[in-house]
Amino acid sequence: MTIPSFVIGIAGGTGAGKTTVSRLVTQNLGDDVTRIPLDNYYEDRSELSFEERQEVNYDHPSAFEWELLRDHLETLLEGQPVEMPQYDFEVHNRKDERTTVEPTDVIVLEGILALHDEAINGMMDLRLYVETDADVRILRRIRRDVLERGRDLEGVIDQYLSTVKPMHERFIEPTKGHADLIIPEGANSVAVNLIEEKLHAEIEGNAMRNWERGSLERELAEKRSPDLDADE
Ligand SMILES: Nc1ncnc2c1ncn2[C@@H]1O[C@H](COP(=O)(O)OP(=O)(O)O)[C@@H](O)[C@H]1O
Ligand SMILES: O=c1ccn([C@@H]2O[C@H](COP(=O)(O)O)[C@@H](O)[C@H]2O)c(=O)[nH]1
Repeated sequence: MTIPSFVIGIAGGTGAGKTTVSRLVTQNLGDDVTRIPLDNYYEDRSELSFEERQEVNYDHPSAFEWELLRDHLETLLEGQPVEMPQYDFEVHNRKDERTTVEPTDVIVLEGILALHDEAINGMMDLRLYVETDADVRILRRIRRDVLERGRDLEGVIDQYLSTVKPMHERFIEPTKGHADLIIPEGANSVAVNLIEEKLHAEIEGNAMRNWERGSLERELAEKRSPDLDADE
């Protein structure tokens, strides 16, 4: 059983480069790391029509199911697997299927409000905030939302001005105050290499701890077995 030893949070505005940073710092770490996109914990909106879902404010903290996320992180930290929801941006709703996530040495939580919740911040060992200028972020978002999330230009602009920008200023930007490190301009290679090295060292250290725990458990079992034999 793997008990995760290192939880890292990566927050920042839309288009800042959170997903890119999280992908780059974990891509060489194989199965020892689990990436949890906060987006998967958007509330289920199946009771609403597509038109109603288009009107939801997805940048307000109330858009997320925090209780479920806390519960899943706690379960993983106890060494147990969870059934993580999946999200479909094109229809603004959760998918029907879930993915089984096994506990791994390192857990990376990534999303606009990854540093918002006090209890979740308390579970993290390293809190990062990716900071990128607003003009760069909106340009990236237009391109991504049109090409990958089924939106049109007018829709992206309306949503940006009505909710994305004001919520960024009110809720997301202030979480920078909870960060241990601020990464400028997203995926800068110096920051990415340093974080990757740190995660690598954590994984090696945790493998050793898990091995020691395993051999201690084997030793105790061996000491107990003569008594068990005697009882039979
Ligand atoms: N440093 C960068 N330079 C150029 N493009 C980038 C950079 N970082 C991210 N992007 C691009 O910007 C878009 C948004 O990046 P992403 O990592 O998804 O941001 P976020 O997860 O913060 O919304 C993606 O299309 C990505 O390829
Ligand atoms: O149904 C939805 C859910 C979210 N959004 C927008 O997505 C971004 C968060 O994703 P990033 O990858 O960090 O950009 C958020 O700003 C929401 O506005 C959405 O449009 N529809």
